[in-house]
Amino acid sequence: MNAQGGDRGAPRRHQPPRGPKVSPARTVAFDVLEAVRRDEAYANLLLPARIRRARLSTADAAFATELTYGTLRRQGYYDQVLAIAAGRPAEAIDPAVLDVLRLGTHQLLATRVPTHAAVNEQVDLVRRVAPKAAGFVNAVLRTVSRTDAEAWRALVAEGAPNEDERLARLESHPVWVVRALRAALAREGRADELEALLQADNSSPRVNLAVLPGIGDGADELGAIDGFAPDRYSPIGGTAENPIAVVEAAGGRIRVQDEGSQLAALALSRAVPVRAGERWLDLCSGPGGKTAVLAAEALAGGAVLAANEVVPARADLVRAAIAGVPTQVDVRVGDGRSLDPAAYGAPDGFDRILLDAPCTGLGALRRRPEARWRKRPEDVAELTLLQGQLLDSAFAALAPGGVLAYVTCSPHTGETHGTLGAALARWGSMAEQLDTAAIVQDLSRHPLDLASDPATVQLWPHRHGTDAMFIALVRRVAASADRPGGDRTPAR
Ligand SMILES: C[S@@+](CC[C@H](N)C(=O)[O-])C[C@H]1O[C@@H](n2cnc3c(N)ncnc32)[C@H](O)[C@@H]1O
Repeated sequence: MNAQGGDRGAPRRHQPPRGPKVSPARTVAFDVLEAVRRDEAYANLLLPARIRRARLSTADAAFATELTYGTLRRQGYYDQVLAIAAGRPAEAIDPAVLDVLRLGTHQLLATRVPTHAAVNEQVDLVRRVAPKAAGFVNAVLRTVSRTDAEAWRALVAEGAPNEDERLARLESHPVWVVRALRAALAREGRADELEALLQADNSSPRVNLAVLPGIGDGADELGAIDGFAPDRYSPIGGTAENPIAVVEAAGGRIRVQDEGSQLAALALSRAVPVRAGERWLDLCSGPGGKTAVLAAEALAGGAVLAANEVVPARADLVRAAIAGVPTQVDVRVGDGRSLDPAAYGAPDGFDRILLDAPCTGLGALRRRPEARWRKRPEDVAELTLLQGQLLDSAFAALAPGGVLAYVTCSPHTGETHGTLGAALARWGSMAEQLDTAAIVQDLSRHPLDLASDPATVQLWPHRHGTDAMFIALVRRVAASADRPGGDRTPAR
């Protein structure tokens, strides 16, 4: 399973540890940290299952979530604190003991848990997983507790060789990610927003809802939802007092979805008026969040949607995601790089294609707490190659006049402007960039504060409260006979 896949959240066989009793929330949090470290589990998939299995109360579930997510996000910072407190680098500490120390440090520096409870519970916890380290954990956590949170920040920042390193330490990001985010903001002349962006990555996103357009009962249905508040930007989005209950009761018509993802899907479906009978394709569709929006939009406009996904289990998720939309969507498993439009009944090509490309996900770090520590700079080169191939395949599958939306949930300029710019150079006069900014502004409820380049839209967690989605709309202007072939020679 690749990094985009979803099966790492599956619970593995669990041996209940022996030793003193530790609060169930801390046990669940430790268990998830261990699975993330040892089995490369995804915390956002595993944690809910572990909470259910431990039958945690609502309060304990919230505490376990705070402990797990907070510790994973801030682990880079806590490792700096622990290196000072323990007098040795974090890498020199036994990994299970380090997890216990990170959890304890989070409680001491970022929660209102009383010091004695944080220290004693973590010492009890380590007695169950590495009994010989109990004295060490006790001593290190007591050292951490003797200095307050602000003073620790000053100590950690001390001696940072440059500003990016300082921010990387304090805001708990790998320094290469800080540099990439700085470069992306600098391209907009907004490098001064970097710290705010890094801080936004460290806070939990709100649970946001998408009300699939045209298939609910409209205003009446929304009016009946407790505490429903429309999103600031997405015309189909909002929040509710108890969003999960709302989703469970809505039979697929209301789904959890980031506001930026909604804007990305709507940018394609509302780029130009829909003609009945149009053929649409979602090329890399798993797990299907945007497919659901496109399916509802296609239904409303009389278009026919198809979806493709390379991972079979994720294609199943797409089928589940669109279950609430009363329309037929041909969901197929295949590599988007070798696409045959005729197989989807669109021999003349598609009128609209969404390429929501596999990417580093650097725009969704707040959502996947451990992701920043797993990504590597070399992932960017591998992914930009794949993105370029998928872009060529999508562009070749467009009907003349058809529109392609290239979307990433990464603001890394290599994956956004770099990949797109190289593709535009290959396509030459066959491609025309649309005024993506004007299209997104037009469909938004309120004006978005966007950078000046009108051909693309970059959303930001700190500025818009969305994931950092990149959206670029491109129209194919050449006759179908001129489609770019396998040699990818630039068309002139
Ligand atoms: C960013 S995700 C798409 C998210 C989706 N649009 C949504 O809103 O739920 C990218 C997807 O592309 C899939 N993928 C990766 N390589 C692919 C390929 N060569 N062909 C088709 N799909 C691919 C991944 O498995 C992943 O499900």
